[in-house]
This record gives sequence, C-alpha cells and structure tokens, in this order.
Amino acid sequence: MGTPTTQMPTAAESRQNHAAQPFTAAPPRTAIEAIDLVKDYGEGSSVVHALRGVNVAFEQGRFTAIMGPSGSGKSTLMHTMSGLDGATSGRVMFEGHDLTKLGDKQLTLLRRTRIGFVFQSFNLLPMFTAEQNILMPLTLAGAKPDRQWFDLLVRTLGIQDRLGHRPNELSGGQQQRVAIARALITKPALVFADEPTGALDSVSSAEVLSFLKSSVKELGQTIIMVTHDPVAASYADRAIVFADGNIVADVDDPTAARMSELLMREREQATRGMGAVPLPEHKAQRLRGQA
Ligand SMILES: Nc1ncnc2c1ncn2[C@@H]1O[C@H](COP(=O)(O)OP(=O)(O)OP(=O)(O)O)[C@@H](O)[C@H]1O
Repeated sequence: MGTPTTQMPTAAESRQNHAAQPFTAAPPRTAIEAIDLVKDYGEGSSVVHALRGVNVAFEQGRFTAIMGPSGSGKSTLMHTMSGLDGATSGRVMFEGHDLTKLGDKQLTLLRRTRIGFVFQSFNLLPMFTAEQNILMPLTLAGAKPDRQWFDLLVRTLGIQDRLGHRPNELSGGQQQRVAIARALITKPALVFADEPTGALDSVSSAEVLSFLKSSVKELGQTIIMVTHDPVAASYADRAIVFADGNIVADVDDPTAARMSELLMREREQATRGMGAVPLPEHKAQRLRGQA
C-alpha cells in the first residue's frame, strides 16, 4: 500500500472529481414570469392602477397561492398573465413568448393547449357526463385523448366511479374535481385557479385542495391559485400577498396563521385608505379612540 497523498489535486483532477460528484437538484425552472407589469383601467382622473409594475416568477412544479384584500389586483394579475386581458406596459414571459405581444388567435391557441383554468363556479357543461366534460378541450381541438393520462388523472382525483354522471348528479366537490381533471387533460404547462374552493363547504374544500396539491406533487403540475382563504393558501408551497397593485409579501411554506396575520394587516391598511403604508402611531391611536 502506498502512502496516502496529501497533495492538492491538479486543476484537471479537480474538474474530474467535480464531474464525478453526485447529481444535485437543478434549480427550479420558471413556468411564467411577469416583468414590470402595469395594468391601468380607465384614464385621466378616473384611472385605476390595478398593477403597479409587478415583478414575479412562478416556478415549474410548484403550487403558489395569491392572496390580498378585495381590489388589490389578484384577478388582474391572473387575467393579464394568462393573456385574457391586455397589459398597459411590461412583459409576460411564457415558454419563450412575450404574451403581451401575441395576437388574439395565438393567445387563444396557447390558452387552449398550454394553460388550464379552474373557476369558482366549476363551469361544467350540464348536458354532458363527467367524462365528456373532462375530454371537452380535446374534443374541441379534435385531438385524441391519452388514455393513460386520463386514467391517472381520474384516479388521482378519485372520480373514476363518477365518470358516467352529469354535473347535477355530483356534489360540489366532485364537480370541482371534474373541472380540475378537465383543466389538466391537455397537460398544460400551468393552471390558473381562481377561488377554486370559494363555492365549497370546508370538507369539499379540503378534498379539492388536497387534489390540487397532489397534482403538483405527483403529476408535476404548476398551479397558481387566487384565494381569500388562509387555510387554502396553507396547502400551497408559496404564497404571495398583494396590496394596492403591488406584491407586499412572498412566503415559502405558508401556514394559515401566518397568512391570516399578513392579510389582516393588509386589510386594516386598505380600510384606512393608506395602501401598504402604515399609519403613524398618533393617527392610529386617534382611530382607536385612544387620543
Ligand atoms: N374592468 C375593469 N374596469 C375598471 N376597473 C377595474 C376592472 N377590473 C378591475 N378593476 C379595478 O382594478 C382593481 C383591482 O381589481 P381586481 O379584480 O384585480 O382585484 P382582486 O384583488 O382580484 O379583488 P377581489 O378579491 O375582490 O376579486 C380594483 O380597484 C378594481 O375595481
């Protein structure tokens, strides 16, 4: 046996050793990104600044919740990022395209194939069965379903024994799960969910949120969800808080308690009409009747 060497490795050895090291997780890739995104409604003295230069990137394979007081710009962000509504200025980068530069036809195609939507009101077609509703985006596009993906989706969502039922024969929670399967059937790069549990009781909400979470963990889906409910946000990997057209908090692994606290703070400030700027203490005391 030779004496163990204590010499420093050469640059070439060092490169070789480096190459032989176990693979470390690649940094998450961005699914969609807003850059200096501005959206104004109206003009002149009646202008509403709904988004005031928002910069945010959403990573692939993550579940992000967007919260904030009413009127803070959550829906506007979702609508401008998905190209449903035009931006006043700024960019939205998605799969190498700036969506703010695309025409209506290109946007419609992109939305039909690459972006899924889940709404509070389910939006299922009442005369069709659950299976027909799920397959509708493919039927409309004249595309063949991938049966394996379909089976995996309905199994993950626990609706395999409800496929022959029409929406009025399903509970709210089951209808929302069908709507989620419909959003995922085209294997979209990302899904926008707008208050997906807003019309559900707490048990059905928990079911739907668990399924959204498992579609991220097990199917690698990217989900961006607007919600008013801190408990719903606690299912997400990340939560962003909006106030007055700006992002004022960005939290990893949110808990319901933390989100309630942040929301309460923003609601109080919004009620005082001071945006995200805290009131000076003497004014706060006056409002509380202490001065
Ligand atoms: N089509 C429109 N025309 C004029 N103003 C609008 C329009 N849509 C939204 N706004 C205004 O833009 C601001 C942001 O609205 P947005 O709907 O994005 O808020 P939100 O956070 O989603 O609210 P909520 O939680 O109540 O749904 C609000 O002041 C709203 O009144």
